[in-house]
Amino acid sequence: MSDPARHDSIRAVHWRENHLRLLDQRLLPMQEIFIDCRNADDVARAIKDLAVRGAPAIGIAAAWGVVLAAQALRANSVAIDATGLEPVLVQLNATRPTAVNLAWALRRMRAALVNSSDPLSALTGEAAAIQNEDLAANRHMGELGASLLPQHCGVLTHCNTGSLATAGFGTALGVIRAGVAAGKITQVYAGETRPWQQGARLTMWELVRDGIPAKLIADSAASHLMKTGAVQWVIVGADRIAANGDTANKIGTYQLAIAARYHGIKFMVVAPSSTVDMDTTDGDAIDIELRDSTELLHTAGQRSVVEGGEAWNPVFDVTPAALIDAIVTERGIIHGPNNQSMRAMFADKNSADLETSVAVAKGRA
Ligand SMILES: CSC[C@H]1O[C@H](OP(=O)(O)O)[C@H](O)[C@@H]1O
Repeated sequence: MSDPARHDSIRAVHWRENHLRLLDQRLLPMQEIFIDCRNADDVARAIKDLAVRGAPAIGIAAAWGVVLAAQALRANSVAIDATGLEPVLVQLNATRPTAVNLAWALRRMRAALVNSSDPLSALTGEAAAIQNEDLAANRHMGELGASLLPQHCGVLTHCNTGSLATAGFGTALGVIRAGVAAGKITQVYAGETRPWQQGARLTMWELVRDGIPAKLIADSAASHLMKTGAVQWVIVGADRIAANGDTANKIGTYQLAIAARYHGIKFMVVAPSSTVDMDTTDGDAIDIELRDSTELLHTAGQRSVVEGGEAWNPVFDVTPAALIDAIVTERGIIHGPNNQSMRAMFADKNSADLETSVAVAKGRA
């Protein structure tokens, strides 16, 4: 067995005192280029354009975007308060609708302002705490999730849930790192994850860098792979887990869950508690991001569909709780998620500040 922390070298989000350095995930794996965000507009653009992506990572980036906005207020001798920062909170929250980690992080940043004698320090400390807590949660979830795996198992994962999508180590990919280190996982299969290719471009890059045996499969090969008996667990991340355990994740997750249940394969969702949204009753209430159809009509930057051809490009779907065998968060494992088991573990998680939630939600209006 090896130390899972050994597989923990990649960091996509770097705070640099007066700017935020991001590994530009649009260019991986062929180019490892960083972009520097020097204001909240730069951060908002990076999130919207997927230079940084992944539910926890966009929450962390947005938190540092608020710090950059506060630094700008300080430089212009403007008071750093909720009123001054509200436009930035709304702007950052409007960048992507599905991952609740974004609104959760912005709510925490606004709450950090309350009764603070040094708001800039409070905001900087809160953003750092959000990032550090995520890394610790991922390492703990890695161990929890790996404890569910049998010896010598094959696993299938979807999209990218690794160090690139988080503060480091990863959620579902963190369980895979820990499972490999524990000698339990003998083969990883990664779905390419069309149209943005997070699996092909990002997950394969992370796994190969870590020396973890991984095979890329076409999204359409998943059911056929399951039929061969090579996979015992499907392990995925999440962007929003509703109060009844319904889970929004990258498009294609729902059909993996259906196929897994048909083939008697276990289905695990791995996400920090910042992804749990007890204010959303069930999966039907989750806002599914529709992205530009050009992402589907083009391949590697070249149009691959006849002119005049149109596309529908939802980039998330919802897996019903009934198809999920285990939800792993840093608080523990929920076997067979439902309203009752979710409430037992997350009763405290609701909009801490309704006014903030309304204000931050306005960003989607
Ligand atoms: C731990 S990342 C969670 C989630 O985010 C990804 O979406 P995107 O690449 O569009 O930001 C994907 O759904 C991952 O499972």
